[in-house]
Amino acid sequence: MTAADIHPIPLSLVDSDPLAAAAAFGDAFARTGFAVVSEHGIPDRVINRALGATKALFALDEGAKAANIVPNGGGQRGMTAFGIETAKGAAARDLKEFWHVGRELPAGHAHEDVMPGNVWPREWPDFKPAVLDLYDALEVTGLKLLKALALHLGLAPDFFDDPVRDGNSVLRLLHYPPLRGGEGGSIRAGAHEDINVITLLLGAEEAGLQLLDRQGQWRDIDAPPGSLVCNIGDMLQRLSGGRLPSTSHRVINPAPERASVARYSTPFFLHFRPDYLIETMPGGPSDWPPITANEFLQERLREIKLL
Ligand SMILES: O=C(O)CCC(=O)C(=O)O
Ligand SMILES: [Fe+2]
Repeated sequence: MTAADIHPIPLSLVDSDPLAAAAAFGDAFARTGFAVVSEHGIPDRVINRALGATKALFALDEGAKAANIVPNGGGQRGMTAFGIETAKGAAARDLKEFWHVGRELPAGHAHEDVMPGNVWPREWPDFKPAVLDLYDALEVTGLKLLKALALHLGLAPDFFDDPVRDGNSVLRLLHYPPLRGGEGGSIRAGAHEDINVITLLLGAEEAGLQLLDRQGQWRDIDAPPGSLVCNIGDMLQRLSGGRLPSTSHRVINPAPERASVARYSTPFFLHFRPDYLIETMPGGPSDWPPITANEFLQERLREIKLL
């Protein structure tokens, strides 16, 4: 298996040379749908604290975990049990469990009806501040990357500031347990495209993440320790008229010598605000009519069996 041709790009380039950043990220995303970001500026302390909280959460016994599952949470908040999520069109379920954290909205906020409140595990008081700090840090990072992408698309650098303000972004704390045998046709995460605007992923240094290249070959994504893997989601693909493609990716099962090792990763799904109207830029496919971010999301959540 050859690795995808992706070279780390320092995020600091957005400040030091915005046009060079737009060219570098634009090229990586246009070619592969993915970029590896170095010098992302999120302190190790913030990442390690959230990772510690994640590991402690998934080490809880099954009874305590089950008590934290919110019925009808739409898969949007709190725990989603092992073996629920199924990639669109796939028969086999994914080998993962995860915890979703959304934006903390002030009481009475206009988006309250479609952005449910967070739930927190009772057993781990440090969990909430740890993951909210990471949520905030990833949001700052994502906004910076969106400046470069706006420039790449010929838009004003602050174009995305309004569409993502109070956006429905979700932080997913993911746990792929060690393989136990009997997985059947299941892999850790079946091939899928992300629904949202952009995804920022921490933890991809543990092998397994692959993208589908333009020739239809699966390629490993080599992420140096400490880097952030970013990819374009369907919402930005739609807005950009396909210039920034949303690319299929998956997480394959480990080689036998790593089968007993759990994998933890943390994607931050950066979303528009729910009432933002996604309109395809001129030149894009004509069968992509305007649609609000929330309508688009609900349609897609039903497809992956999270609703
Ligand atoms: O765990 C990973 O490396 C990727 C996860 C992913 O693609 C997702 O949750 O959408
Ligand atoms: Fe994904």
